[in-house]
Amino acid sequence: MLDVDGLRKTYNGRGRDVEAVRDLTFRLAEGELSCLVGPSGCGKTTLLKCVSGLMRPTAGAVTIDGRPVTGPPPDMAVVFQEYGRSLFPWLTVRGNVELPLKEKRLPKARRRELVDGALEAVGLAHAGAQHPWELSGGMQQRVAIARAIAYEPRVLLMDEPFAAVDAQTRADLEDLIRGLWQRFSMTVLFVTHDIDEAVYLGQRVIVLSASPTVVQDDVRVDLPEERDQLTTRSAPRFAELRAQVYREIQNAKNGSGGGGEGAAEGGGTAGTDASGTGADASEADEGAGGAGGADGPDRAPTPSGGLR
Ligand SMILES: Nc1ncnc2c1ncn2[C@@H]1O[C@H](COP(=O)(O)OP(=O)(O)OP(=O)(O)O)[C@@H](O)[C@H]1O
Repeated sequence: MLDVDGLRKTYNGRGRDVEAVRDLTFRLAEGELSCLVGPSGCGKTTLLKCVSGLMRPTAGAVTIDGRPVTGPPPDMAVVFQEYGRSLFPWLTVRGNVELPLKEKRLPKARRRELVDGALEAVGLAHAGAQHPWELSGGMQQRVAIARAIAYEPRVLLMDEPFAAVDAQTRADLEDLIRGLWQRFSMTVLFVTHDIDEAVYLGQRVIVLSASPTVVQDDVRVDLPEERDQLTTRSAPRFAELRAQVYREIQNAKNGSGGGGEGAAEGGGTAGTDASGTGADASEADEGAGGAGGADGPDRAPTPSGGLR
């Protein structure tokens, strides 16, 4: 469904080139939920910008269902970390969720149906008339998720969507995402700094090397598909998988060679933060849509997280 082939991105700055992504190749099957982790600054956001068609890669290609991505694909939605900057404060919750559907030129009755369905799916059926600033952070991120779901994407990209919410809310949102993924059969690429989150959510964890980036490891998460926060996280296999991912990230930071694509087995020390810095991926950008810098994106997202 999503094919990243030999992707390379070098930023051409003032008198200085930064090779952010050296050579990335991976594939997501239709309906797969994959998490992407890697050391801070390894190029996760750069990769997402290329995958979402917001930025042209220097070399290589991204295809969705066989179609090359040359601009924001119509069947893709993105959820960013900073819900505060991606929701319009002057629109109600309904207005925010409906906006990309208007841009899609859907008839009013269909828009209403999709907005109702999406708000119900994220547990905000009661909050349609409120404004984002009247809601908690977790609720605002639910609105952003509802907006993405209402758009009926085949591919959903999420760039550290839960980094700014508290631990309890984060756990609820993780379960929400797994539920929505199962219900709507989307292909999901979920970027996170949090190793536990990656293992808990994903069917697979793709570990990126330090910049210039390649795939360090590709770990199949062979945990049962029915997951819950208590049972899954206390399973011995969960501990093994998080240790394996942690070790690969340490290898990535130290520059020792990874396994490339293909999962390996293992156990060992565990950790939770891929960055080791608490750094925030979106800080590398200058806006929720990803912007600016020496080599800014070639296209803008819709204000919605739906991309056009
Ligand atoms: N617009 C830009 N111009 C020049 N260099 C850039 C630009 N954007 C990112 N970079 C560089 O590219 C590399 C990868 O950055 P990117 O933001 O993609 O990493 P990241 O993995 O998302 O970071 P983090 O984990 O800290 O959020 C870094 O070295 C960064 O400094």
